[in-house]
Amino acid sequence: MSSPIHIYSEIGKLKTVMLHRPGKELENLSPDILNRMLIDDIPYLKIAQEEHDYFAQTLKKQGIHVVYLEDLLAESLVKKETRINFLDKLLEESGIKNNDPLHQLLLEYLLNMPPKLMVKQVIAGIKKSEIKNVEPTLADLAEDPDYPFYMDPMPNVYFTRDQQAAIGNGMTINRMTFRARRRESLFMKTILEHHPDFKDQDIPIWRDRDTHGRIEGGDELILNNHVLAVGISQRTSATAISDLARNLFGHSSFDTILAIKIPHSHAMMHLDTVFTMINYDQFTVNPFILTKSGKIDIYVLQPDGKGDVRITPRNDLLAVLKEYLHLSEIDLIPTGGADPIAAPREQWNDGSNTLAIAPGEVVTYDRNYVSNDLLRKHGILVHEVRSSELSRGRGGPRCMSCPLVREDL
Ligand SMILES: NC(=O)NCCC[C@H](N)C(=O)O
Repeated sequence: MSSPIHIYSEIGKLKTVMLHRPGKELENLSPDILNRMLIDDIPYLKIAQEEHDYFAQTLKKQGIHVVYLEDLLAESLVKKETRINFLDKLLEESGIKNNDPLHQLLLEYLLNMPPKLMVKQVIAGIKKSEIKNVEPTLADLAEDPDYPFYMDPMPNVYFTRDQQAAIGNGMTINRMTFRARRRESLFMKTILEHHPDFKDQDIPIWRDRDTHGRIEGGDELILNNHVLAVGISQRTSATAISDLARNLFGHSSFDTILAIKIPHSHAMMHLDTVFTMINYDQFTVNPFILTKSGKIDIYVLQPDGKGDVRITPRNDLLAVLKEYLHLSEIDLIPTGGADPIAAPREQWNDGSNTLAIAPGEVVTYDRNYVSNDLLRKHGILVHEVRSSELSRGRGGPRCMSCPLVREDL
């Protein structure tokens, strides 16, 4: 069987993509936990699911094989022993230690469910009201009697771009920045170790989830089979990028990382919220991350020939892209046409967050009509998807998709 992971570009024809259809986790949001959950508003689940199905359908119509994270995970948890190990770890990471009587109660509650239901339940979270006969702890009595959950929901799982990312024939299983998302990468780790399509395929893990430093897939862009762009951002630390470079160089075809420093903010949490590749020589960019003369801090990482990494600071985005991608011209298409109002408005709703499904062919949110019109004027084929509810999670089509296989260019 050919490798289930094959990603050597950002734009090669997309063959297989992994999504998560949002579920009850979105209904387990309430205003007082929104901020901590990294979500800006509560999506209306029914419509969010319809929009997500439309997104999946749009991809399928283009011949793309859509797989669901929740299905792959359930198929990895067929053996009871694997389920127990998975749940032990997940409960532990949810703050419910092995020696806490609640651990055993929740374990039994979840083990009684068929795997698919169990997976949906752990993503949705477990409310205190669902579990009977629990002796209240001192914390329940004295500190936070009104807190509704034993296990917090994971409302960001539908952003499957971030918990893991495919690079070449391997993956990064990511150590996420905020506690609200940390548990999510246990899912792909479990799939790689136990799913029949993945477990015997020798898939390299370029960085694992327990490694020092933080990285998220929204910051990982595969510009070609030698060059990555990685955001130094709110979510990805320089330490993690150096570590990734050491693991990739000499062990893969990749020999250059353009580490691009972007503002640390919620609106621009990852590089792919401000910059994406959509054709051999075309990119979307939020114009306000660049200075008036087009500058931004970039650090070029390459092997130093002595087993370590050489770092070259640069700051001219166009010049760097031309040089490392061997192109004579580059078309940087500004989000919202660089208009002082439309650009930040559409960036906020992920107008830069395009998912390329082939060179010059992208999926975008319908609401970003200024950016979409401009993309078409630049010759890009745009498939628009509905976005009223999905966009409230603050991520767009690239964030909502984890490509597993692309055709080589
Ligand atoms: N790649 C992306 O930009 N993903 C969007 C993630 C949004 C999610 N609410 C988060 O804050 O992590």
